[in-house]
Amino acid sequence: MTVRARHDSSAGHDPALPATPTTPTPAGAGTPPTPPGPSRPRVLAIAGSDPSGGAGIQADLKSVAAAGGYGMAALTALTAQNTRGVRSVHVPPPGFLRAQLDAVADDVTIDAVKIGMLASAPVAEVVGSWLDDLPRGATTARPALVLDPVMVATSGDRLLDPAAERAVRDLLGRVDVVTPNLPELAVLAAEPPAADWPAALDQARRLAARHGVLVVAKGGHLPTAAVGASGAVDVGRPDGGAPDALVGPDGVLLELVGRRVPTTSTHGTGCSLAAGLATRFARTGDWARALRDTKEWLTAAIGAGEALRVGGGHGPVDHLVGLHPQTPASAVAPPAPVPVPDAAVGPAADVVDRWWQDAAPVRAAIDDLPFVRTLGDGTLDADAFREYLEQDALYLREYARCLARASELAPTRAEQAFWAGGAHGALVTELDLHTRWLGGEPQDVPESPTTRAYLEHLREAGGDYPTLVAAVLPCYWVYQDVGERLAARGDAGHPYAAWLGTYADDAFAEATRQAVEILRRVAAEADDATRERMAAAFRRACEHELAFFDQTGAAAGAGTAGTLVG
Ligand SMILES: Nc1ncnc2c1ncn2[C@@H]1O[C@H](COP(=O)(O)OP(=O)(O)O)[C@@H](O)[C@H]1O
Ligand SMILES: Cc1ncc(COP(=O)(O)O)c(N)n1
Repeated sequence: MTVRARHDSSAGHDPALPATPTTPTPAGAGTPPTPPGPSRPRVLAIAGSDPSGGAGIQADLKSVAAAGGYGMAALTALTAQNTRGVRSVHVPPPGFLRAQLDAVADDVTIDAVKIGMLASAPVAEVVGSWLDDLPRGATTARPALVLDPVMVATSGDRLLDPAAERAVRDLLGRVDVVTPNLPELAVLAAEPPAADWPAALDQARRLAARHGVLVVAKGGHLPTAAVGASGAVDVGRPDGGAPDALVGPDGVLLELVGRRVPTTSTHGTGCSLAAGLATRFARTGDWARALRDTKEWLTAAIGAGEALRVGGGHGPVDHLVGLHPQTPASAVAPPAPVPVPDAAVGPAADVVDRWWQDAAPVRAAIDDLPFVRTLGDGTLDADAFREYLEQDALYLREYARCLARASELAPTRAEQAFWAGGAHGALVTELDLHTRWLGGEPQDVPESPTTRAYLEHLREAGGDYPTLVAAVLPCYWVYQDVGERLAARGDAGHPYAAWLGTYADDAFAEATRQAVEILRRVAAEADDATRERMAAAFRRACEHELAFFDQTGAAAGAGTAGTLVG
């Protein structure tokens, strides 16, 4: 269906927190960037090269792309490294870095800058003076600036000359946000390393106050016992959590519990977080929201890292997680061992991929609908658009009940919470449709026969959990699939640009990924008869998606979907 503003997912999200606050830009950083920014921010990474592709500039570019930005890169240093360690580092003359930076800035409007490995004091100084020279003034928004103060690689190798630590500290007053891991936080604060998470938050606050900067404190390096001892994270979690926090001069602005993924695929996580944060901030103008969304994406990317099968040390994360959901696990070479019940291994595990592939003609037909084509090219009739939104609001209200029913039937607490979050997200989105797009309270619009038929299908499926999960899934999956292509069309000047921008929602992409994972688990554990019922419910719901997109005046005369749903 239509935009899902916030299907909350449990990963990286503290349900105890209030709604995302709009965080201020710190005082020490000059003219604040004008929020909200462009839908495809132009983001410059100033960092070192990692030829194995997991960290440095390579990670930054993938991370920027995954967050929907246009990535650019100025190289500070070349490393010879892989997932096991850094073999050597070559630092080109700092003047050449300045030439790269000037070449970009002279031509391109830069919406955000992410600074990573600086290697030496002269390199850090060049970056500092270039930042000082950036135009700023009442009419010139300067880019958002994020500094990842890279000092030591995940492998333990030094990436910053110790004599350069001071030069990196000198940059703190010039940027908006700094993202140190715990050892880096201690070096920047010129204090001993924090023993636990509360001490780290205190140290981050002192650093923020001293330099007028926002600090993202990262708990990736916390030993599990120290996490548990803090009381600030969910000590009941078997995984111990991977907390991060956004800290300002007056204290913690946002704390994210985070799920700790049991993996060695953490090469480049710091680079990826900072680049994703800069990109998402450039789009939304909200640091807290940008951090929350980046963390959700990164947790998923870390979880998918091992399946890439890159290297024998600390492997990379999968920055493009979710972009190729159709790729069967079996196509990525022998499947990596994963802790799932036996039933999920073998043909049963692939069954969901087959359902998705079987729905390919329906998905192609959706792309080809007059409504979707004209929405994409901007020629969609405004009345047809409104008609669609009205039906969508009616649909979402009832869809929320179906998700609540799935929550009621769910066999585990995690799945119960996931569907309850989905029900909440659907209602929030329904409200948003009225307040933002339909101009106020719901009018007395009747449910169309198409909407009614789809909802009846979902209600009928609500007799048992597996069938219901299969029936509600296409609303996530098909919408996410179509939405991704539509979001890419929404450049400035497009009459529906604001609407198309709503499709680029990382939180919804992550919720879809989790919903598909649940479907896989349920299908893998189902007996043959149940699995057949699931397949039929899934197929039918895909057809209803097609009919739903095709029901407005935009489709007049086209007569496509009605033939599929009877
Ligand atoms: N095993 C893990 N599971 C989930 N998130 C992790 C894990 N390891 C690191 N992270 C996250 O990756 C990001 C980078 O963390 P960290 O390892 O502390 O920094 P760095 O990569 O700069 O050393 C943080 O958001 C952190 O919470
Ligand atoms: C060129 C370069 N830059 C940064 C890192 C740090 O990586 P991590 O994000 O794992 O700390 C790295 N290993 N190489």
